[in-house]
Amino acid sequence: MRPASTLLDSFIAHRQHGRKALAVLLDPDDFTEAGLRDLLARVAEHPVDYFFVGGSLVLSAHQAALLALLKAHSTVPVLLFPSHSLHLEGPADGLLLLSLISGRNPEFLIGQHVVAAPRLHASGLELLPTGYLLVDSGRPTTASYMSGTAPLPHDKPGIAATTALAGEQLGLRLTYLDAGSGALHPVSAAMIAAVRATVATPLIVGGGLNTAEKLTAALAAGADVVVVGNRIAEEPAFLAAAVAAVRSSVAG
Ligand SMILES: CC(C)=CCC/C(C)=C/CC/C(C)=C/CC/C(C)=C/COP(=O)(O)OP(=O)(O)O
Ligand SMILES: O=P(O)(O)OC[C@@H](O)CO
Ligand SMILES: [Mg+2]
Repeated sequence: MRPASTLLDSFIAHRQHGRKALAVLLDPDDFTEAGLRDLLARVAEHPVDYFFVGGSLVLSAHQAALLALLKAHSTVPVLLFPSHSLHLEGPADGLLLLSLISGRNPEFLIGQHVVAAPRLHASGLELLPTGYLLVDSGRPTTASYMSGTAPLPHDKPGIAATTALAGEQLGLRLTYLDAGSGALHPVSAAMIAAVRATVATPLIVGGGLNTAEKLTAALAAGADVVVVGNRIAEEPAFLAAAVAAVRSSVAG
């Protein structure tokens, strides 16, 4: 039976009520267990809305241990953010089922999904079908290199909006605009606004959002959920500023 309230419902509520949200991306390659315990203590003081867990490569072997730690010490919903069907180990609450619709590589449009489908079906994870758009950010990112796809041009909001619309028409429930980990330039306000004006899905934006000002600008342009990875991994104290920026942003 479908639960009364799902993770997807929580994303839709952000969109509908203008309640902006912060997701912290935990790349298993960037966190030790001690580092994660430190971050969890900070999150207790400065609550966040979601943890996304994943990386483009995942060289370390402790993803499952980090997830167990998260589930043991926090009630923040945990979503797997897999770059490959190899990276599905839990425990978690849900999974961003990405289809890389900015690219034309069938492996990341449907191939990985076919391989993963039986395991995902058996996992009990809530699956959130997500139109995933990589956007050019001034330098090649691991995600575009590893997926063998060209990112969307930074200065073409119309292509992003049309791509997101096609994803929505195909039934994808979330839209994720990602400039990629460590992007030099985040997704532009013009592109966020164009996508926001075109699709009704909740809109997640990430990549290179490493200052409070950039977070505020992405939210003001229409992001419902902003994602911070590197800056918090490098400087956990930034969490407080990120949470403050998101909590002080209201829907325009
Ligand atoms: C169906 C399943 C199981 C997976 C879908 C796989 C797809 C379509 C992935 C999209 C392409 C891709 C490579 C996405 C990367 C997503 C991700 C985990 C980004 C976070 O990692 P970063 O922090 O950007 O990367 P680094 O490893 O460079 O730090
Ligand atoms: O690490 P950063 O640059 O914050 O990017 C986060 C995320 O959106 C990348 O997938
Ligand atoms: Mg990373």
